[in-house]
Amino acid sequence: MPTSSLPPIQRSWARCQAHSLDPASPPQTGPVNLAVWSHLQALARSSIENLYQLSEHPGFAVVICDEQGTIIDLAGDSEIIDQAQQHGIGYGISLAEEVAGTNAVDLALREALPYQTGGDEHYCNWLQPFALAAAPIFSPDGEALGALAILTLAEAHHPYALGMVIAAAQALHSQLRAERLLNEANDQLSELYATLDTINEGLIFVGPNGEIRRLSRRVANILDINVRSAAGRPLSSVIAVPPVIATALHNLNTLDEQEVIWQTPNGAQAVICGVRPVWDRSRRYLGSVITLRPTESVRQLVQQVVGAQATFTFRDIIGQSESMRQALRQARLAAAGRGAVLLRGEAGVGKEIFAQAIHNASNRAGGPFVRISCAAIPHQLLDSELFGVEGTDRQPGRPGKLELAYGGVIYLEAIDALSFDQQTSLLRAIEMGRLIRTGGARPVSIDVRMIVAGHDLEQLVQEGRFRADLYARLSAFIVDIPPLRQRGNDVILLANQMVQRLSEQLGRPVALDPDALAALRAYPWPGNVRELEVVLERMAQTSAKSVLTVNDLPPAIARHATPLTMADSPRLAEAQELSERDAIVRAIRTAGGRLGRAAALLGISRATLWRKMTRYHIARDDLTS
Ligand SMILES: Nc1ncnc2c1ncn2[C@@H]1O[C@H](COP(=O)(O)OP(=O)(O)OP(=O)(O)O)[C@@H](O)[C@H]1O
Repeated sequence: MPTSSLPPIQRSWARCQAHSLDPASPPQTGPVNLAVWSHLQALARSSIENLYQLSEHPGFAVVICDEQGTIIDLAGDSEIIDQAQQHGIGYGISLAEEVAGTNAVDLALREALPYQTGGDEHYCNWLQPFALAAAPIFSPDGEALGALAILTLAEAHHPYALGMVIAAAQALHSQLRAERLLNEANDQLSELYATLDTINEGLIFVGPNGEIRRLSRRVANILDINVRSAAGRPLSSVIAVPPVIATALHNLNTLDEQEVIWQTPNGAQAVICGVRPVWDRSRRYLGSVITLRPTESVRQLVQQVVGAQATFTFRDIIGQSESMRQALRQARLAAAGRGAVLLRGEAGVGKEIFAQAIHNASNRAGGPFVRISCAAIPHQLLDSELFGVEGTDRQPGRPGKLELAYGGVIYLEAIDALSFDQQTSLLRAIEMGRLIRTGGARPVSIDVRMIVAGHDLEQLVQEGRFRADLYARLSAFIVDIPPLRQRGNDVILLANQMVQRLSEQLGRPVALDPDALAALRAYPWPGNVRELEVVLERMAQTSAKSVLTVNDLPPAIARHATPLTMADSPRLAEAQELSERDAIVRAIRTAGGRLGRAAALLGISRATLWRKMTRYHIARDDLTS
């Protein structure tokens, strides 16, 4: 019969014989893994003691072996222990089959099942006076960590021994699992607490009776309270709880994030707060979490999301005329200064682009750039837009643009649209560095530089419709931006830059022929740069031609077309040539060097293209290599 089909005890005997193990060989010591075992031993000790004390049948000892089968603990009936010792059985003795022959401990470890062996089932003589019932002890991962066994005299074999060791080994396994779970839960809790303390938001966990269960450290700075002494006390005894929060806690309601005023030892503080009740699986109320965020962190977030940033710099402002140079000089001076800036100029001259450039060149460049058009907002809403709204029990508070621009610049467009009352509030806010929100009484500090633009402010001051003291405050620096008709050839520079941008947007070359440029230059542009932008955009979109001519211009502008004459300024002719050269270069590049295609794109003959390339020294190879 093959040994594999034999029962486990006989298989073990067959192995011992195959290895010529001498049944008369004495007990031998084995290796003890103390480091790994020390923890289990402490746990097992209490199991052994329970096992022993619970038993009504003295006359046995409990043996614990490590995963190699070495005895690491032996306790119980002193008579049995004495007898065992007389046969050389004790701490450190190995019950591994290789040295101790067939026995229940080795079988339990080898087969991962409970076993009992007794008398002459044992292979070695020194074990034959005894009976063993053993069960493996499993780790939480299911590995055999060792074995638990009951040792009796062979003739006094205990009928319940196997059941007892199985139950005790299982209890040990459960204990190990519980310990693992507890350790994991503790680790997770430590991670959670560490996380709570590092996040920028403050958190208060309030229990069902209003007591503070947990406070993150951030709460200490936001509300100016002592975290240590607060824990466990009723929240209302530590700080006055604002009514909206108290109501949400009392009614076990959720409160969406909103601005709430807390009376802290440092005075009234506006904090963005939310409340969320927490329920367990059986819908039992465990308490509520209050979240607290300092208003400035929300301001920064709003700026990032809403993009309260200035993109233009002085380099983006096109203009070489003397009038523009003068405006740029004034603007640079303003950027270096600290007071408010008044931008004067007709509609569409580029006041906003100047405002952004000043902001970006100033020491507030890192702060927000917030724009508000006083004319575009209905009068009754302008107050709340500028100064914000104080929260009530029914309505959450909201900061205004003056608060949102903290640390940066506010660009107030059409400031002449402010009512007299609004002018007064604005003046007070500038002078005090603080404002009172609409419907509130609490001062909120502001730190903002004003750049303003308005229509005929001086005239309004004279008529008594604009406060002279406010005008004086707002005009620490004045920048006069000239109308486009006073900027000479800047029109051509701007037009060329704009058609280049349009070419990129449309993905095809767009250029203006010299006569069209001359007409643009001569037109008085009542709508200034914005009108120029709109006209060119419309032309490029409605005409498929690459070179736009006078015929493509709106009639009101085309009327100003006069062929170039000797009387034209040499700088104009130069600018027109530059523009033409530029258009040719772009067309050749777009056509990948094929001149027939480039000529078609430009709407001129191949021969004319050749002539112009020679005149402007354009080499095709330079463009396509
Ligand atoms: N010098 C310039 N260089 C380049 N682009 C300009 C220049 N001036 C104005 N623009 C462009 O013209 C358009 C109108 O400019 P902007 O909005 O700054 O004018 P504005 O004076 O503030 O107008 P409004 O008075 O109507 O508010 C914008 O698209 C701007 O980018």
